[in-house]
Amino acid sequence: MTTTATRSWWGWGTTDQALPDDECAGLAGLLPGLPARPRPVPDVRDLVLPPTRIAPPSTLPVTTDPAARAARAFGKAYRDVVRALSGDLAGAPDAVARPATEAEVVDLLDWAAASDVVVVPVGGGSSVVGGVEYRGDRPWLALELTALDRVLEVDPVSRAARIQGGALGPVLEAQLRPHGLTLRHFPQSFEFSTLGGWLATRAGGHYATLHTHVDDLVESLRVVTPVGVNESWRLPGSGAGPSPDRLFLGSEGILGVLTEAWMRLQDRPRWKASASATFTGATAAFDAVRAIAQAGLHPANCRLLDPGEAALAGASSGEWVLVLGVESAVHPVAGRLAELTDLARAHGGRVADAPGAGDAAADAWRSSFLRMPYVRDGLARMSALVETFETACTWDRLEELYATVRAEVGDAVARVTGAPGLVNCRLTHVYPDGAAPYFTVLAAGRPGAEVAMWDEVKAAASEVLGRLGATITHHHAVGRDHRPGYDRQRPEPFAVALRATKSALDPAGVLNPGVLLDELPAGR
Ligand SMILES: Cc1cc2nc3c(=O)[nH]c(=O)nc-3n(C[C@H](O)[C@H](O)[C@H](O)COP(=O)(O)OP(=O)(O)OC[C@H]3O[C@@H](n4cnc5c(N)ncnc54)[C@H](O)[C@@H]3O)c2cc1C
Repeated sequence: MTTTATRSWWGWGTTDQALPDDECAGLAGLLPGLPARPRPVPDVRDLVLPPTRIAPPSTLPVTTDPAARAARAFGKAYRDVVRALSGDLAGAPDAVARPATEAEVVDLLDWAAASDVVVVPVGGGSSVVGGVEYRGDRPWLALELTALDRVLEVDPVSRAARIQGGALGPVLEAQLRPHGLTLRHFPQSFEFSTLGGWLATRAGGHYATLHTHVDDLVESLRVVTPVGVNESWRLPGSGAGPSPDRLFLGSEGILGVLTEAWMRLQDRPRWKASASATFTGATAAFDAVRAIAQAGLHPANCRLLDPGEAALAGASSGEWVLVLGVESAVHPVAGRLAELTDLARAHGGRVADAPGAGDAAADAWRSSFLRMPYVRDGLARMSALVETFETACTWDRLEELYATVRAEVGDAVARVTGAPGLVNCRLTHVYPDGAAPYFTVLAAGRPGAEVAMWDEVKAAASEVLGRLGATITHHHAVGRDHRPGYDRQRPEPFAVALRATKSALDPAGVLNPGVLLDELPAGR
């Protein structure tokens, strides 16, 4: 798929979609304390990059072009956007590689291991956890994989496809469409993230229930590790010992480069319907969603927005909003939607009069969901603190978690900024035994101090999640930024095994050091 739009080097998506200055300034009314005008976006051609420290052989597909290096300096978290806007490119990669074949990936890894050059695999570069930004002292190479973007084979009988790891969401879907098939994995970052990135981070996508993570769609994986290629068999299921695929799912570029995967596909849905319900309180809303998650009806969408989040999305004011969606390639879905709305009603929900395909609250939520990253960047230019964090816990602890996180993170925001901010929440994915709450923080920052201010708020958030036994991440991954929370969460024997695995597969320690594990000291 080709696009004429230019990718933003500092923010989300494409430059033509970024909020113009006047629209940014219009956001000042959202929060007291924001400046009247946005900070300018630096011209990348004016910025200074450190001299490159590597000289790879000319046979390798590597460039030291300044624009390519600048574009790979950061991921796409709020703190990345703010740092890019400040124009500090001191940590940019020494070079960017863009292999077009798996053989080139092998050659690049061999050269890097022999030359002690760190390699950071990059798909779309949409990491929000510092996953694509090396922070050590060694020279480093951003290994950009988006040229490996083909659907190589489709098996219509088993309904699966062999897809290269660098395919961006729209690129792989465009190749599946002529077969009447879809992967149907739609994270919010779908347009600008890749299959390999989804697998390496265990991304969460479209399905709010059942197949919540991309893991569930994987049949087999092909991974280039520094010691050889690891390819698992295509199987619908297997009880043969620990799963080799599970070792690489979520490995975040530290064990190898995911070059291909056989993915389970879906027929394109023919029937879809959506509805929404409102609730006056948290208890009723959580009870309704739990009943739905435990009923075996598997709605594709089951997003619960708290009153603050609903108001921001333009879906309601003052109430909780539950957005429900059902779909099927085989059966009409009106009956299933009716069962879902009956459950919502049975728990005190008020269902919009005529549920159906065009439900207004569902539509408002969907369009604001896709626009949000651009608005976030506009707010970042207005010195707002605007970021999200997500987690999961079991139902028995959910209401306490929701209240405690909002109270303690709200206190942290007030302490750090000197004024109250917003701490909103939605449930993005739900399970029979628990749910994944996703929090949004919005507050006025001080120009120049935003990253330090956000880091303090985030530390408070991570502390409360760990104390309450909720995961440091449900789908955003660990990267470098979640390391303290991840280290607290993972059992020590598992950490020992992961370190041993890393040493066995990446003996030179060149693959994405600092992610999931500490970088080993030089000369280890
Ligand atoms: C606005 C926005 C919305 C988002 N929405 C979602 C969402 O809905 N759900 C969700 O789960 N996440 C979301 N994310 C986070 C991010 O998009 C995901 O983590 C995504 O899976 C990353 O894919 P990517 O191709 O951009 O990977 P990158 O960001 O390039 O890399 C992420 C990690 O994977 C490794 N990696 C990448 N490709 C490979 C490969 N082929 N082999 C080995 N390692 C590799 C990298 O080294 C890095 O550690 C969002 C991010 C943003 C900025």
